[in-house]
Amino acid sequence: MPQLAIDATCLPQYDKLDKPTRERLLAATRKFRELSLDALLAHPDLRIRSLPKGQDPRIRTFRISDSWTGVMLAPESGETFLLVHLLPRDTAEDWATDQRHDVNPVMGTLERRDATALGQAAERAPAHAAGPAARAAPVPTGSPGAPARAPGPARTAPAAPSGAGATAPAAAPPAAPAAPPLFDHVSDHDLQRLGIDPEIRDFCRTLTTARELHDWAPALPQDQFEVLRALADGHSVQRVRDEVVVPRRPVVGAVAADDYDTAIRHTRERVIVVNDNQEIEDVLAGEFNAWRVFLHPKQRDLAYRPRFNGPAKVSGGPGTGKTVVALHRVKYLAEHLPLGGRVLLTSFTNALVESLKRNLALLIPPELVEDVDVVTTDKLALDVVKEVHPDIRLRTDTRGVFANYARQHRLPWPVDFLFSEYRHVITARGITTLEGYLDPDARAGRTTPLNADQRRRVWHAVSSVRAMMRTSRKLPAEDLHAEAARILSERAELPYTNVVVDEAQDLHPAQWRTLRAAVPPGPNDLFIAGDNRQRIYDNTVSFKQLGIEIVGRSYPLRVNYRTTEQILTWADGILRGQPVLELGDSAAIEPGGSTRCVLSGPPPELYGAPDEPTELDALAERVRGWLAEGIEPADICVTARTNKLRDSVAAHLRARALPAAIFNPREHSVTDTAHAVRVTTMHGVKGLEFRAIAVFAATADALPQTDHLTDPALDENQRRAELDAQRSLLYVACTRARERLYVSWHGAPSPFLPL
Ligand SMILES: Nc1ncnc2c1ncn2[C@@H]1O[C@H](COP(=O)(O)OP(=O)(O)OP(=O)(O)O)[C@@H](O)[C@H]1O
Repeated sequence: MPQLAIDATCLPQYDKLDKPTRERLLAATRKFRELSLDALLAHPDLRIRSLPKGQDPRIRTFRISDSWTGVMLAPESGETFLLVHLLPRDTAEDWATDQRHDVNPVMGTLERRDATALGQAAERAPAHAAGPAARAAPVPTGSPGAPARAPGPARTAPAAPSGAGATAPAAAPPAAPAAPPLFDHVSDHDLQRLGIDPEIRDFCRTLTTARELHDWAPALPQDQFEVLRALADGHSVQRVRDEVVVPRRPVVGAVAADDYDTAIRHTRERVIVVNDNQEIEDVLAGEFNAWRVFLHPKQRDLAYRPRFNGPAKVSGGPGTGKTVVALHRVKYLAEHLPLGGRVLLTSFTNALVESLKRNLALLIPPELVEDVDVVTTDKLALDVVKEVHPDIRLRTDTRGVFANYARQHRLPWPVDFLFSEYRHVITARGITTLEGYLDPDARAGRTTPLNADQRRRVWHAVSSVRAMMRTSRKLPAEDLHAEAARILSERAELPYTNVVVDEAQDLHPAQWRTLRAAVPPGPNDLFIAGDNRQRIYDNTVSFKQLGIEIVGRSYPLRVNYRTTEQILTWADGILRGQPVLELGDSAAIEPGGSTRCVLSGPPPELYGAPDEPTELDALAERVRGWLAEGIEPADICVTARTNKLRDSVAAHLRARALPAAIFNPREHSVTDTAHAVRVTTMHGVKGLEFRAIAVFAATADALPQTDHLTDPALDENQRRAELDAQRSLLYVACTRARERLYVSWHGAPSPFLPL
């Protein structure tokens, strides 16, 4: 029975079809699964045709309706049809005639190229074959900057990448003598090792700028374009091999040049093989979640790698798919659990855990879900401690209790100092004795020196507060974790086979100790996903000191799937000039700009209002405008720094007859009606995404909030960490936007804004 596969690049075209045409397409695609090959080819309605002058003898067109045509790759070997494109009838044949599919000789993926355009380019520049010495660069005409591989009715011949009816390409202008060939530094041998075939090798020798390469993207084989793009970005041959080529290579053996069937199944980044009629409908209608199926080869390699020899870390900017990789890793681990094994998937807040639970249920069947605990790290610690001390509870008012104690005992420091020593020195560094606290290195990095007497005084005070908390059977998270780690370290059998941590940047060292203690050290023990740019709590962590040895197993992701380039570039400005360190490490993080965005759109809108009522009015108009554009209310989120501001924004929008509801991230629910614009705090949007985000009141006195900042005279480093966390909070809020970002303030703007 024939199989159907769908090239994901044709999916946006589905949105352009009217309802009857969609139904006809669905009926047609079902036939590809249901009829025998002979019956299909002879089917009177489908009118499957080969193209007399086609570059690719396997390409066929079929009739969807009087105005729409489907293009597909028909099997020669094997039985898999690949739906390649949906086009208006009058342009389909031209487009299909120009295209050719090949199996990449190194990566084994199925790639498509505009063979006509590349052939014409070769004729214009016969010197290509001469290798690096060739200088005649063909320059495609037509609008530059057409999105790479953008599906659409336009012919993608580079002679006119985005205009139908292109004629012969313009004659190549003489190349400027100053511009050296773009790939002069890469030998033919290296290009070949990277999967560049002879035609593309000769072609790329003619290019002199990255811009030219990008303009040609729609005509180039997709994976070879990725290789060339990475080389043009300045990456070494070895790095391109490791990051682009190796993850795409088939795990077992090579794919033969004529084995299209295997190549189609192997091209998992672009192609989905559909298994039943419902799946066809879901895929075409966009009802399925792309992340469940399409992983970037780098993501797939990390998620499905059989063995990491110890803890592994996946980092990367916002929207690079770290959570997606973590979820797929859980899938892999759950599928390969030994008898009686369990996987822990954990994160910092209840809201994040709820969202992980929901998404995991979409990815793995219920029988596997049963082998996975999805809980916050605090809940894990509480459960471990409760097994021994059933009456213990988690305390959430720790800061206040320490402050009261400091006041009552008239300690000679600001009231928050005691808590800060407890949280950022004693429990963060795992100090358990007065002697340890008196060690000269115990407080390294703290800017307020404490002599031995002062340390004794602090230690005594902290011990008294802790004793009171123990008596009340209500422990703060830091002490709860210390107890959990101790209990686990004495157990012969640990609760987990593997631990996967998402949004790892916000965990306190005491929480890491629990996680470390919950899984036996060894292969695949800890899989950690996080991004220090998004650290919104002032915890600093050194994995090495915590016994989590990552060296050599740290992997950055560099493709952003969520946010448009315009929004991310602007948001990166919030962190510009701020040294951000790698998660759990002391190395500086890659600067903003090393991430590539898949999406493009309008720049963020910024508005500085004279006063708050004017800012509220403008916000209401902005939201109204988005709704008028057709953005669903639930795809819009307004975020503000505090609960009070959030409530006032929601009330104001409602007073303006706009549907607005307070969003509760913990329950992932909204007040009143689901059909409403979400209004929440900046902390509340962490881990989420929306088509449109409005950041309200990014004013100097709200961002940063100074109420709880450490006095710089007391500890400059601590204060800087607290400010960085608030800066990151703004960064996180802005990078939740997929397509639209609006940021407003009144009076003086926040100093964090890149204005
Ligand atoms: N390979 C992929 N193909 C298509 N979409 C993807 C892919 N990987 C991730 N996405 C989508 O990109 C968005 C961001 O992914 P995800 O939340 O995993 O990123 P993240 O790195 O964890 O983000 P953040 O750190 O900002 O919370 C999601 O909508 C996800 O579905």
